[in-house]
Amino acid sequence: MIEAKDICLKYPDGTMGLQNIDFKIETGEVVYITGPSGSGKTSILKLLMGIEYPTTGSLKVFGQSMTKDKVMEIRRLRMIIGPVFQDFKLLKGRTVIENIILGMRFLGFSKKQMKKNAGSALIKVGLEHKALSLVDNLSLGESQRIAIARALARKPSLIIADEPTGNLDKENALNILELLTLSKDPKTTVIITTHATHLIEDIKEGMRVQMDGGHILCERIGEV
Ligand SMILES: Nc1ncnc2c1ncn2[C@@H]1O[C@H](COP(=O)(O)OP(=O)(O)OP(=O)(O)O)[C@@H](O)[C@H]1O
Repeated sequence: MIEAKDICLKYPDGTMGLQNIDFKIETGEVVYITGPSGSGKTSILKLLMGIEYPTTGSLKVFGQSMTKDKVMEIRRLRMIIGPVFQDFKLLKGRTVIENIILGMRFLGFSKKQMKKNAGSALIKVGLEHKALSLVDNLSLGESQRIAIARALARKPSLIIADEPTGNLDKENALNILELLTLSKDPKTTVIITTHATHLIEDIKEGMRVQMDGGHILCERIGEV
């Protein structure tokens, strides 16, 4: 469902963000991308979201070729992606439930469906009791769980989480990884970047992707 063939990404200043990248990600798979700062993790996510395009090589996401001339198609593709940002991007001064519902605008859900999805996503992340709290008063771990609930409520085909464990202690970080992998729909593919290789040493299944200097090494663990 996501296939990269010999991709290179050269930024306008000449920096090679990615070099000769090949990978294939199946529907429902969980992919952990690790690697040092500057190794190319975010560059891969940018390509998957159509924020950057491969300079050479080809990338297909759900059958959609990710090329510059497909702007409208890629805009539509973004509607089935649930992003989770390291800095949460929650709207201050609004309640938890409002933030989740705002994340579902323009996706074609009825009001009733939005409320239903928001409620079940909150239950999944264990924060249904915070529905009416202002996001301003949440702890870091809670904010991250709400950011995940917002992504889950969209019923995305692909969740892209950029450093979702970045600001958290080990216990909270492991909880977040567990949430992203266990509370998802079986058909939802999840791609997570993390600096914290120790967090994913013991994973039982999924794909571990090691980035280094724009190069990639993939290792599949367990069955797809
Ligand atoms: N817009 C840009 N213009 C020029 N170079 C860039 C741009 N964005 C990223 N780079 C470079 O591309 C390389 C890969 O960057 P990328 O952001 O993908 O790394 P990363 O692994 O996500 O790093 P970090 O963990 O620090 O976020 C780095 O050398 C970076 O400096």
